[in-house]
Amino acid sequence: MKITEIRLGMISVPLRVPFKTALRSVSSVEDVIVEIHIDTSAVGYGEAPPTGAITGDTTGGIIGALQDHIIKTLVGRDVDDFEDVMRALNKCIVKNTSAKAAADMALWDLYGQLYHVPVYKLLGGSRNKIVTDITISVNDPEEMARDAINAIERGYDCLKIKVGVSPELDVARLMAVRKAIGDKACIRIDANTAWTPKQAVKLLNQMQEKGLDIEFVEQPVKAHDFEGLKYVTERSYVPVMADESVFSPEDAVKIMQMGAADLVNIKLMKCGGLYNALKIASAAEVYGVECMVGCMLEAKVSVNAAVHLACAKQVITKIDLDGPVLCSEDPVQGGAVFNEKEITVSSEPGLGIQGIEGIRYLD
Ligand SMILES: C[C@H](N)C(=O)N[C@@H](CCC(=O)O)C(=O)O
Ligand SMILES: [Mg+2]
Repeated sequence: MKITEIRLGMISVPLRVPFKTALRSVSSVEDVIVEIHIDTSAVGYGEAPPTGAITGDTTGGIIGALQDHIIKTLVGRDVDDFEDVMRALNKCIVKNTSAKAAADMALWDLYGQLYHVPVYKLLGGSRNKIVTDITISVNDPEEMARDAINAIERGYDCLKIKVGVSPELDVARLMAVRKAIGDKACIRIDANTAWTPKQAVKLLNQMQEKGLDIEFVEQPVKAHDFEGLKYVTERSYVPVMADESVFSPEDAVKIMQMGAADLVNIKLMKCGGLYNALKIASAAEVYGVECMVGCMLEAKVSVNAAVHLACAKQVITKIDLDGPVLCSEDPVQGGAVFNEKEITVSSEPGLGIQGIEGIRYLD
């Protein structure tokens, strides 16, 4: 089970419509693919999106971290020494969580294949189906209302509404969406760090007073502003979820100890993969904090790994794994089946990915 070779490549997948948040706008997924080969014929697959605005990771940075640190650390190791391999991966370079996540999921994929068990089962999971929300990009209120109706027509019953670009429009955006969809869907919102703490409390309480019925708000304030997040959590009627503030298990514990948020969004690309995501989930169990599993704008390879995590852990009560359904095509064979909001995890050993079309290899 020795790692013989790690190949890198790129995939491009166009989106159905441009994805717009308070932090960035993009129209396609351009991700790095990692293939870990071992001395049997098995291959483990991983994916890393360059979400510089959130993680600081760029395409060049992800490739550099893999080529100069991660590949050198992993080649020659035995996947069966799993804990050693994971510790080495996490120690070989600081930060660079997207590159680490891509390698981590490829290793879990191989480990599951070695023991002939799907990863979610390896983690003790029992549910094989989950239901995702879908994201509505931030635009003018009328366009967002139209997008919300389209999402309902596609069968979604939970919408994640992006806000925070021209915050003076945010209440109008939510009013337009709620008016358009009535009570056909739950609404959660994501400000992607755009508001000040005082602005957040004012806007959220206005939304509450207007009866907009917001399930929770993700990351109202700057990522580093834990005190500001706590300020909002203590004063807002709408529950607060930490997203950009929580990368590592250490961040999660700090947020939970401070009571700075009601909920935490776990993303593989922020924490460096399943190994660290499991630590955040365990901390959340200890502190009694429910979690969401989210994704960046990613294709199915990496979102599929997050599906295994979500199916494994009961502390994960909310799902935002809409990357693949925002894409206009799916180049990935195998893995979870995405039937709009319904996601069924693969019962194949490992992560269940069989192959990826159109990889442009870098070697
Ligand atoms: C795609 C997902 N629904 C989402 O909104 N994820 C992030 C932003 C991802 C990105 O910019 O690529 C989030 O902030 O929750
Ligand atoms: Mg978010």
